Amino acid sequence: MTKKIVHVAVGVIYKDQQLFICKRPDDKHQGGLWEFPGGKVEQGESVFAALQRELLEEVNLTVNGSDELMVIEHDYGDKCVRLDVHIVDNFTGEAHGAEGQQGKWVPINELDYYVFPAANVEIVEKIKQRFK
Ligand SMILES: Nc1nc2c([nH]c(=O)n2[C@@H]2O[C@H](COP(=O)(O)OP(=O)(O)OP(=O)(O)O)[C@@H](O)[C@H]2O)c(=O)[nH]1
Ligand SMILES: [Mg+2]
Repeated sequence: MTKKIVHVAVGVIYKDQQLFICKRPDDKHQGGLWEFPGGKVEQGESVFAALQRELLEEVNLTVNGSDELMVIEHDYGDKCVRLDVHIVDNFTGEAHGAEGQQGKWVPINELDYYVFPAANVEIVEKIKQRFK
């Protein structure tokens, strides 16, 4: 049987050489690690619509536009994900952890101090290339 792949829209929220990251709740998959806000793409929903919905729910930002950065497929063993990663630099609102989670702006050159899920290693590398 082929494994089900969970499709996820991920937003790399960018402003002035900083990114807004959040801490995943302990009881969730990959809990306690830092993440780029986002969530599952629903049936029949576009990636951009999912990104808008998730970023409004999670960090209270209105996304006006985004740029595709990369797509990553990763098998965690307990779960397979396809991360559709977008750079979000066109948004309105003040980012904060709107679901009670910790959230903060981090300079790109300090990203290495934060532990992300394994699938994110490639994202962090690509961001460093793009914004150096
Ligand atoms: N949001 C987000 N999810 C990530 C990242 N990296 C990564 O492997 N994931 C994985 O993507 C999957 C889906 O993300 P999610 O838990 O945010 O989904 P969601 O917001 O719809 O939450 P839900 O579980 O309450 O429905 C999780 O298995 C998570 O571990 C990341 O940087 N951001
Ligand atoms: Mg989420």
